[in-house]
Amino acid sequence: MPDLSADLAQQKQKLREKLRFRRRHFAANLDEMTRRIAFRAPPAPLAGILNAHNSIGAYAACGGEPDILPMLALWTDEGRIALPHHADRIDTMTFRHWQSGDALVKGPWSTSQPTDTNESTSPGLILCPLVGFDRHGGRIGQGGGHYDRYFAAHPAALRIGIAWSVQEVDTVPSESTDIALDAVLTEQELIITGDRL
Ligand SMILES: Nc1nc2c(c(=O)[nH]1)N(C=O)[C@@H](CNc1ccc(C(=O)N[C@@H](CCC(=O)O)C(=O)O)cc1)CN2
Ligand SMILES: Nc1ncnc2c1ncn2[C@@H]1O[C@H](COP(=O)(O)OP(=O)(O)OP(=O)(O)O)[C@@H](O)[C@H]1O
Repeated sequence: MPDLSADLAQQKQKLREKLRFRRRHFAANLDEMTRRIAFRAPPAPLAGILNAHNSIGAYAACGGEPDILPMLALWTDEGRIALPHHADRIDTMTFRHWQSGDALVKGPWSTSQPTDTNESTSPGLILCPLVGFDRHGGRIGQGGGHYDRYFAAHPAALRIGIAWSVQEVDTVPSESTDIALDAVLTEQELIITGDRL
C-alpha cells in the first residue's frame, strides 16, 4: 500500500520549494514605488484588530519575506510587539517582547530573534510569515512545524498570515496537524479565511 503521509509530505516539500523561489523573485523584482508602499500601513480592519491586542506576535523578516516591522512601529513603541525565539534547535518556539532599540541576534535557525533576556509572552494575535497560502486558511511554512506546534498549544491566539499575493495557490495540501489561518494579509488585500474575525 502506498504511504499517503510520505506522499503528502513530499507534495508539500515540492510546493514549498516552488513558492520559496516565487517569493524570492517577486520580492527582488518589486519596483521602487511598490516596495515603498507595500505593507506600509495596516488596512483599517487590521489596525482595529491590532489595537485590540496587548501582545502581538510578529517576526523579523528574512529572505523575501515582507518586512512588517515598519508597519507595526506604533504598536512597537507601545511595547506590544513580541518576536519568535528559539533557545536551540530542539526546544519549542516561544515569543519574547521586543522593542525598537533592543538587540536582534541570530537564532539557531538563522533567523533574527530577541536575546535570551527579553521577557516571554503569549501573544493573543500572531502575524506569521508564509511560504504559501490558499483562501480557505491553508498555510505552508518553512517546514519545521514550529508555527503548527505553537498554534496547537495556543489555539485561542488569532492567526494572520503575511505573504506576497504571488504566494497564493488554489489549495495547500493539508495534513491533520495543520491549523487554519484566520486571515491573510498581502500587499493587495486582507483576506478573511476563518470565522473568528
Ligand atoms: N522571519 C522568520 N522568522 C522565523 C521563522 C520564519 O519563517 N521567518 N520561523 C518559521 O518557522 C521560525 C524559525 N524557524 C525556521 C525554521 C526553518 C527555516 C528554514 O528551513 N529555512 C530555509 C531557507 C528558507 C529560504 O531560503 O527562504 C533553510 O534554511 O533551508 C527557517 C526558519 C521563527 N522565526
Ligand atoms: N502539532 C504538532 N505536533 C507534532 N508534530 C507536528 C505538529 N504540527 C506539525 N508537525 C510536524 O512538523 C513537520 C512539518 O510540518 P509542516 O510541513 O506542516 O510545516 P510547515 O507548516 O510548513 O512549518 P511551520 O509550521 O514551521 O510554518 C511535519 O512532520 C508535521 O507532521
